Amino acid sequence: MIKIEKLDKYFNKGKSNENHVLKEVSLELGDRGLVCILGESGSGKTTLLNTIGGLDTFKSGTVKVDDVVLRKYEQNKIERLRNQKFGYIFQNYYLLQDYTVAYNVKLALNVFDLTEEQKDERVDYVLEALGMSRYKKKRISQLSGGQQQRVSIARALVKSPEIILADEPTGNLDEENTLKTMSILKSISKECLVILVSHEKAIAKFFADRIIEIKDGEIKRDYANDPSGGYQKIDDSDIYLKDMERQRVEEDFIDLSLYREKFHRDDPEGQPDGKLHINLAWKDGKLYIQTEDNVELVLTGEESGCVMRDASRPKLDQSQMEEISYHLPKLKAGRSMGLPVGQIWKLACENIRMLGKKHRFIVGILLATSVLLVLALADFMMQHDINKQEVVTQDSHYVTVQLEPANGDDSEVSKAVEKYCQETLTSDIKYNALQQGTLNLSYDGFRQLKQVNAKIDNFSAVDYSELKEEDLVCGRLPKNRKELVIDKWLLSTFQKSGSVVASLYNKEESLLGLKVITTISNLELEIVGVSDTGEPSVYVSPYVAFGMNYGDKKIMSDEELRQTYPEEYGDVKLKGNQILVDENQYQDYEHQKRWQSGEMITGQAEQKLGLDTCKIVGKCPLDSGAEYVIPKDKCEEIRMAYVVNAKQFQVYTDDVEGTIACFEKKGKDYKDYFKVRAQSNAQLQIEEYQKEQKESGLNAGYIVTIAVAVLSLIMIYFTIKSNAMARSEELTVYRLIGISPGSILKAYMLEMVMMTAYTCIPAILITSGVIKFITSIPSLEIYLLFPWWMAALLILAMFTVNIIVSILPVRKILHTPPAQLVQ
Ligand SMILES: Nc1ncnc2c1ncn2[C@@H]1O[C@H](COP(=O)(O)OP(=O)(O)OP(=O)(O)O)[C@@H](O)[C@H]1O
Repeated sequence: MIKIEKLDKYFNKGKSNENHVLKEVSLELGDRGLVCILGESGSGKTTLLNTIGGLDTFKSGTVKVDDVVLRKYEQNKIERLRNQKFGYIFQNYYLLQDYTVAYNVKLALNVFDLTEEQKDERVDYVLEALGMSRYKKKRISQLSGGQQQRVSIARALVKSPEIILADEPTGNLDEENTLKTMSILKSISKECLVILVSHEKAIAKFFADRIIEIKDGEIKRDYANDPSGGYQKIDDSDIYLKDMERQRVEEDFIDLSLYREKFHRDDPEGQPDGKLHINLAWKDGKLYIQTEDNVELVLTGEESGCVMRDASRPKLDQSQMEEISYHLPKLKAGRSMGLPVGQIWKLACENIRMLGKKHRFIVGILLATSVLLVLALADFMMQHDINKQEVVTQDSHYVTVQLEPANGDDSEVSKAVEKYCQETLTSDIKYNALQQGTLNLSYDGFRQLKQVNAKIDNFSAVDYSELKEEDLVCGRLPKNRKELVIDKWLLSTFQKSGSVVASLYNKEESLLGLKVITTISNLELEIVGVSDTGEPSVYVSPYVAFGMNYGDKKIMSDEELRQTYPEEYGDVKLKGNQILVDENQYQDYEHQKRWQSGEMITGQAEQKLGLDTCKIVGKCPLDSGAEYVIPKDKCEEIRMAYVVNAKQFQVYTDDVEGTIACFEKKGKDYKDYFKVRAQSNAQLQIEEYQKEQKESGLNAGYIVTIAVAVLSLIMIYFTIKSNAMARSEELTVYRLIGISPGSILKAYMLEMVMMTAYTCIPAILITSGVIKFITSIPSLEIYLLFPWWMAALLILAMFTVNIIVSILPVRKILHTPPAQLVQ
């Protein structure tokens, strides 16, 4: 039972166009029967129906449905009522046009705890009762208006509601279909309460059990109706003479009867104005009729579809009306108004399936934007993220210290430099001369390539004692000065050099055992291992590293000699100016007798090595690669002398920043003599590269990336938004049949998640795979960078954006009272 008390409803309350639509309406409605709310257009009929049916808000008053009292628009309560008690029928049907009849009807059962079979049974039953069984699998768009209205009645009936609210259900139907639909509603009203809004008085009079007349938002009359008066069809175009006024003119030669419609109290304007002027002439057996210009002449008969009958217009009575009978058990709505997960999944799948061409369009846009975004980001990353292998040629552990002399006395400066070096380059500091070397790698596997050399350059030479076993990818650590380990970094730069020889050494293992020759000191070294330290370095004996840029002298410390030849030279210890020379030199010494009392002026060695005289006390093996073996402390002296002379050196350190600060700080004590410039060359190379990139069009790339990203997002936004908006009718339908907003939102989100999953994920992964592949072919010279973490981030971003964009417009619709959606 429905009880309405003092219901007040405004539109645009407080605004200049305020409209007080319902004015303290009070009403009681029973459990059964057909109640018709009659009234002129704008009188407030629909508003009254909507507020009763929980489709609209109201200002004050109460609506009580059985024991549920509504005082305002309480969404949860109303949704429960909508599910449990109400069924809606609208003038515009509100059916899902692209779906089948059965799907539309079954949708209303989704919120109930029924098995699929039980749902199908109910759908079949109700369609059978309404004579729609054979259209079950047809799409709504293939049905006539009358048939669509039957489907909408079936959808309302299938959950056996207690109250059916019908707003002008016959508004779009012809008279025949109006009568059929109304007779169905009449039959239904024997089982439940049907509240009908109509402006067709005749229809109301013929079918309603009770008529409530409403005017300007107030109930004017409320009375029980007697439908026994019958119904006169208006679509019947025949002329019934007995229902018309007759005027007869009887003369000698003519008996003329003029019939005209009786004056209609409800429609005074329908009467023709003034007199009708007709001239009739009978001549040669023919009747000639002359009338005023604006009067149409119709000859009655079968051809014109209008027959003149000497009778009254027949009236239909209730017995001639179609009657349906239906008895469906009442349903109990589940505890929650939401759809179960399975149903949400089904709804989302079905939504996607029914998107049709739109689906292809959305998929196309999502694919295109994903590919575009990957390309734009890869380009951006390439410009932003430094490919260290292209840029850095120095080990990042090295700090380069340059002492820039101030103006002044050179010898003073030199003394100060020497002092500074002695103070800073203590025995715990690993330092070196500045490194610049080239390794020549020659390959003699094929005769044709015998003379072809490949160069490995742009590297730092690092003392092999810095290398640990775990740094090795293959091979072993160097054991002596004739062995070296090369970092795989250099292998890849070597590969990129495009040399024919390089292409033969494409695996780390392939380098093992190869001989490389240092270009400056022409020393032959064997690659015994490949490391992965992430540095552009080769790991060699400290004096090999030192010798690399030390002119053409190959020096070795006695310590190295002992390590390299433990058996033959294990106990050789040199002191003072004692040296060993290689076998060739030693023979010269023997043959030329240039030596006196075992002493010689070392010639070049004196100049280059800074030694005055040295005493040759023996020979070292030729395969040691050394020309001179000198005491270890002499080596250090030479090294120190060298860096003092060069006024620059490199320090190997794990704490680059600290070392820079330390050398600079100490340099402040010598600021009158020189300025200390300490820096990490590796860092400097990166900074210079970044600066260069910035200057050479990074901004342009940046703008292009942002433009593509923004364009892609706009494309996605408008596509998804317009899709959601275009489906507002679908949303309205879901709301009207009582699916909770939460479930609708979840289904829409799931739909978007699924579409994103099968478009964006493969598009992003495939494009990034293709980028990886094409950038690995150096000859293509395509420079793009798209790491996998970026792909994962982009996928995540696409999901987030798509979900947000798709649910925003839907959320708005879901929070609007349904009455505002169905207008
Ligand atoms: N959303 C709205 N915003 C503002 N005014 C509205 C709104 N809906 C209806 N109205 C106004 O409220 C009044 C009653 O409208 P309602 O639709 O209830 O009338 P009705 O009797 O059903 O008319 P009709 O038979 O033409 O549908 C009308 O003056 C109408 O213009």
